[in-house]
Amino acid sequence: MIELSGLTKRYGEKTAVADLTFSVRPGIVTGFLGPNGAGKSTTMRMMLGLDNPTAGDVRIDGKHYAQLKDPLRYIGALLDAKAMHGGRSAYNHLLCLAQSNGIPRSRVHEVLDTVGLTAVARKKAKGFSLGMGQRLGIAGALLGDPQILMFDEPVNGLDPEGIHWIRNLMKSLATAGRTVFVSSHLMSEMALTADHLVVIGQGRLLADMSMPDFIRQNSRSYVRLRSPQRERLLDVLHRDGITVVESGGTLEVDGHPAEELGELAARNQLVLHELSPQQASLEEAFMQLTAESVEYHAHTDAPEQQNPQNPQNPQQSGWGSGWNQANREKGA
Ligand SMILES: Nc1ncnc2c1ncn2[C@@H]1O[C@H](COP(=O)(O)OP(=O)(O)OP(=O)(O)O)[C@@H](O)[C@H]1O
Repeated sequence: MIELSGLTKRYGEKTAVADLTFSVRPGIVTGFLGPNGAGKSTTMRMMLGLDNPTAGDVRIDGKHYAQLKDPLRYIGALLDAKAMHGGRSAYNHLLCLAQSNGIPRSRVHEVLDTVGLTAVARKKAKGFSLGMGQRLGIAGALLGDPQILMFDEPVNGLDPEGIHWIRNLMKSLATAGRTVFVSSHLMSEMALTADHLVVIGQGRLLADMSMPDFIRQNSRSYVRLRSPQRERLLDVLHRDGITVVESGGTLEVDGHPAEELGELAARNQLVLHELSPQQASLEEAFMQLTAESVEYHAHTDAPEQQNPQNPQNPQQSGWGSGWNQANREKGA
């Protein structure tokens, strides 16, 4: 368990992290999201005692990081895959970490095997690709067989096979009862991996809730209807006081379940060609929540994105497909 209480970090005038209070619980994967510059890395660095908070504190299983004896046995972290001595071999890099934390040499072989680097264990880390560096960083995090694991952008530079591997690794660590805290910019990846989300913007806590609750609270859900008897269907819906948004050839209804709308159509002997609940993707929910707190905006001449929250201006492209796909894969 990681507990943050009023955690704050200021750099001169700049407040990078502002009064963050939340807990990261064992047995689930907790995703850490925020736009660029939101304060994710600063928060993670303070969790690991690499930066001192201006105010507040972080406890790892009730203790400050500095109080942990052999910290790698409590908490393993991948923060920056390049943070290693490039002239050392992968094996020697891990051996140094192991020796400074009272971890047996045999464990080095085990973690090299786990991350798939046994064949290049004697090669110098400076010759490693970004993906290999990530794997070596993950090996370092796993070395002490800790109960708490923290990964900052772990899929950076990994190929699809590597992404699949790290996703399953994080899930299996959580299933085994460990605390897993992971940041990522890839929303689709987060949707497939995380059970719980902590979202920050400009250093402040914006959300701390389960993934389905996050999607529900921050995005629009509606039912899409298509009928060859469109005008009659509109009449029937209006007669029942149901508000309808007309969008191209389809009708969209908020706040009424698909079952109710299907039964209403059946009672009125109306043919439906489509009756489909739509739910926003994690990415859309995230954009919605953090729109106010994005620090760095790109300037573009492209037309503005349509607002998914505004029923007069519904967004069509792939709505819900990512999230629903994610849910299906999660359940699989
Ligand atoms: N050493 C520092 N001195 C001054 N400002 C800093 C320092 N480190 C971070 N900041 C500022 O604090 C804010 C938070 O930075 P941080 O790197 O924690 O954000 P982040 O969410 O990890 O961003 P990204 O997703 O881009 O990695 C940024 O505005 C950054 O410029």
